[in-house]
Amino acid sequence: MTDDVLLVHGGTPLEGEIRVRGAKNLVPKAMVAALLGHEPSRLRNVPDIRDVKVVRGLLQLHGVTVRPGEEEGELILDPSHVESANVADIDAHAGSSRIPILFCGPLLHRLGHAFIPGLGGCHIGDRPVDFHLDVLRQFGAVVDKNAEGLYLTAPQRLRGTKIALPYPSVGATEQVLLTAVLAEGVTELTNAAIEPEIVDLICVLQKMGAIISMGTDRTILITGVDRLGGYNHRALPDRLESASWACAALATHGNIYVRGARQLEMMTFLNTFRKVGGAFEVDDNGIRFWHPGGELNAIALETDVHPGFQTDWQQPLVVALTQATGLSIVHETVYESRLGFTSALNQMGAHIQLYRECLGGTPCRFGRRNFQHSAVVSGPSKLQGADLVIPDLRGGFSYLIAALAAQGTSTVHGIDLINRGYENFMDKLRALGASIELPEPAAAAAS
Ligand SMILES: CC(=O)N[C@H]1[C@@H](OP(=O)(O)OP(=O)(O)OC[C@H]2O[C@@H](n3ccc(=O)[nH]c3=O)[C@H](O)[C@@H]2O)O[C@H](CO)[C@@H](O)[C@@H]1O
Ligand SMILES: C=C(OP(=O)(O)O)C(=O)O
Repeated sequence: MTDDVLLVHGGTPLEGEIRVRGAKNLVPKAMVAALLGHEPSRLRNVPDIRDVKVVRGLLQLHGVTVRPGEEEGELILDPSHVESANVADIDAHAGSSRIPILFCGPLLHRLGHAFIPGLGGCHIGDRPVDFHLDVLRQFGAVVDKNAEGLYLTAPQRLRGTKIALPYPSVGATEQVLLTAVLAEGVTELTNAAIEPEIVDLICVLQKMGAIISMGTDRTILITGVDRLGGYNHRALPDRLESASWACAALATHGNIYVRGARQLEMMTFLNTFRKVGGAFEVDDNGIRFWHPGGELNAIALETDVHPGFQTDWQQPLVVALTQATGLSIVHETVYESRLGFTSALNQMGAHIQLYRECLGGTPCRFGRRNFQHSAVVSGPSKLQGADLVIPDLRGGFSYLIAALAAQGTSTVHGIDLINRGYENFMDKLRALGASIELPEPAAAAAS
């Protein structure tokens, strides 16, 4: 499909300013939370990305009115008339994102039943939903699975329970929060994920009237209430997009001011960025990232749950590591198949070798299980333009970075996938001086 292709002429440092808005991993979930309330909610700093459109569509199918507010990037969500949606209409959203699984608890509370289509999201591992379903059963839901999706019912009001997650899953933690807030009695969740987007979701729910306390050592206690109102919330900034632009600055020898980026949620990334040799400066409105000249340093890196190094930062950083001097080691411990994107980087001239062993200090769930989840990156490498097919969201943005850092022209296929999580990425690239063009037929269609 020509209209899904971008030509990238590499070799120019990215320089200038771009803005990031609300986090992809919070905004759609805050939109789902609005379904729990009996009053309208107001969500600000909403980015124009596909995951937001998907959730908007699903909410509207369930009778929630969603309209723009007065501010740019503001949505007003009114759940006064929640209703059952036609299964065929919901099914049209199958495969679009992972967020639909989070409709379970809110729909069970509002309607007593829920139909959830097949999930999408990045193909970076098996990504089962067993924790989600176990949790929902513990609350008292009845779950039926078939080829079309999941059908859930709540014969009685869902009841609070004690839940210990086998792994601090972000989605399963959110599932518990969105279900427990209106369940009868108390829910105690141990081994919870505590990513900043989860804390922001807790803030949203607290504004609606929920009672949630975060204990030490990954424990969250939720006291169910009978009714929730609306919220007025400004979404936290996207730390994943911010880090992607930081890596783009480093890999292209550039200098990018990311307006909206915030230090607090990026501390772990910033430490790593500095160890690699990147420079940054934080001010009240954003963070400037740049390559200070000289050589970049090889590092040993392990992805982990928060406050560790976020897995979604890994792929863009690996591109920057191809430009570092020496051997870097990357151990991916969150997703078993998140290093497959490196084979295309090797075609461009990078030297990245994958291993099945846990090359980091900590043995992870994927060791001795035949997953190539560790990488040794040997640099610096001169990258050359190539024909690239985007495999997943962060892998896709990483290919753009590699193509921009390379000599010559790359043809990047499947760029539409990037719209799932990066707002107006082509306009931003152009604003930073990137030389990109849509091939002829697509350029004509876009004008
Ligand atoms: C929309 C969104 O917020 N996506 C983020 C979310 O994904 P998501 O919520 O899907 O990720 P999880 O934290 O749930 O997944 C972490 C690990 O737990 C496993 N697991 C998860 C659930 C389950 O029922 N069974 C199971 O085995 C997964 O396969 C994976 O190995 O957190 C990830 C980890 O920070 C990020 O990379 C994603 O960007
Ligand atoms: C893995 C990601 O997202 P999702 O869970 O939506 O697939 C991501 O944002 O990198």
